[in-house]
Amino acid sequence: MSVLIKGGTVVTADLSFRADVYCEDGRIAAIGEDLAVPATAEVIDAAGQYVMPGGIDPHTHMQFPFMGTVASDDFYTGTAAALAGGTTSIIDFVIPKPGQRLMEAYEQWREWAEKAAADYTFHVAITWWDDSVREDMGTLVRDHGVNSFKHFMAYKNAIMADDETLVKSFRRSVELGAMPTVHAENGELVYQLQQEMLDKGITGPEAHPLSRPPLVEGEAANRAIQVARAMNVPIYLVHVSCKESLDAITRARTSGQRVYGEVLAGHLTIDDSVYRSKDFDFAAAHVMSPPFRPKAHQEALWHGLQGGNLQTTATDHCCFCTDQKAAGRDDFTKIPNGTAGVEDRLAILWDEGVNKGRLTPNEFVAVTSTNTAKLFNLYPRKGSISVGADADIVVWDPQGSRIISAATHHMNVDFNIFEGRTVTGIPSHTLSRGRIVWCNGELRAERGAGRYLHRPPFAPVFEAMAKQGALQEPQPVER
Ligand SMILES: NC(=O)NCCC(=O)O
Ligand SMILES: [Zn+2]
Ligand SMILES: [Zn+2]
Repeated sequence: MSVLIKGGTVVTADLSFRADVYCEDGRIAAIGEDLAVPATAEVIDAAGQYVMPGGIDPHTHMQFPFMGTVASDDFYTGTAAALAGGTTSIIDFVIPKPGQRLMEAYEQWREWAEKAAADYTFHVAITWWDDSVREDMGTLVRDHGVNSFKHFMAYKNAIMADDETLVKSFRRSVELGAMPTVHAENGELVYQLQQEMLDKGITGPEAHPLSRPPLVEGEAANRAIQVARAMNVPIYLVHVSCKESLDAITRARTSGQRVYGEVLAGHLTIDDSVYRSKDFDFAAAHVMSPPFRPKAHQEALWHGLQGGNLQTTATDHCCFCTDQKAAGRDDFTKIPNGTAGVEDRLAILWDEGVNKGRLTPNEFVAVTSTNTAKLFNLYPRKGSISVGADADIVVWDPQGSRIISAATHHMNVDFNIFEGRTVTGIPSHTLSRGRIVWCNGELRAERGAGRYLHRPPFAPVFEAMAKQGALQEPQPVER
């Protein structure tokens, strides 16, 4: 199978240039003009379009067993929908139950993911601690190409990591050269504020944001950053949703600390008015954590992205249908947390970002693909248009448009948080390792075609931090 993408403008995180791209055996084989290619090559006319690295979503939860139910997109339907939207790789999460061996959970998620239609890999969550966790972290890095470990600081009495677990896991991450990542919300504060809401008789979805205000996230973000500083380890904060946590990141980065932040397409474009809808199903459909915030936070998040204090965009794709969300009809704390977005991220970010002048096309590529590839050591195999890279490519039609709707989307969920938005700028073609899987509205996703991606530790950052650490090594006073 070989494909020639002809007449387009290649857009990478660094530059844009007119060139044809020839793909063969799943890789990019040649980039240039007047390429000599076999007559059998399939040709995509990309005139007037951009040829960009396929999107990488660093934050999804396909078929995640969570809050008494299971997310409705599985690894096939969710990755197929991703391909329809121009995202060609996902980083999902292995989330062991407290007390469950990490390796057992990892094997379970690997089995679930075998049906994926696009390439995938995993962050592994540290939801408890003992010597076996420490041992399994080593096995995962050494033998299974895991280079990032997730810590939920929220979800008390479930998967919450307390400070002791954070410190021990961050210290182990340094030894292994793995990136710690955090969901930064103070789980104790959330729990107490949830009880307060219920005691006041406020049981609807409107209580969700009231029980996890921005300060709850800002405190945890700052605490995680300080623990990382004390442990001399880089840190990546997922779904940064508010100014308070962005400010903590900005302060740390200004002091030279290696702190990285992710922002969701939803948090950039949706505000907390959704929770005050009188329609329970509509309000409950938007229950995710951290919650959507007052509008003022959106501009701060866009500034964070534009200013380089937020590096990646994601979706936290974790979808539950209306009947699943109804579990919390009488008690908002029982509404499964999560929303969908894996199919819409690129179009939303292009329409709100590039079309409104917040992002250049090159910056769009950086924040939807290349930065994630670099942070989690998938680059340049992923996140680049370069000879030898996987032929994960999206041919982007900047003039094309569509109306986002649950009625037409490919995600396996009956609600869309971007419902009714008209977006201009859509993928005309998506290639996954050289196979045309999305072609002018026709989805050709193949169950099981996705491959697990091994990610070695990102040595340069850890070597540099080890040198810094050595220079600051405390010394005993000889008396
Ligand atoms: N985000 C959310 O509400 N659900 C998925 C789990 C998580 O990322 O916290
Ligand atoms: Zn989270
Ligand atoms: Zn998540």
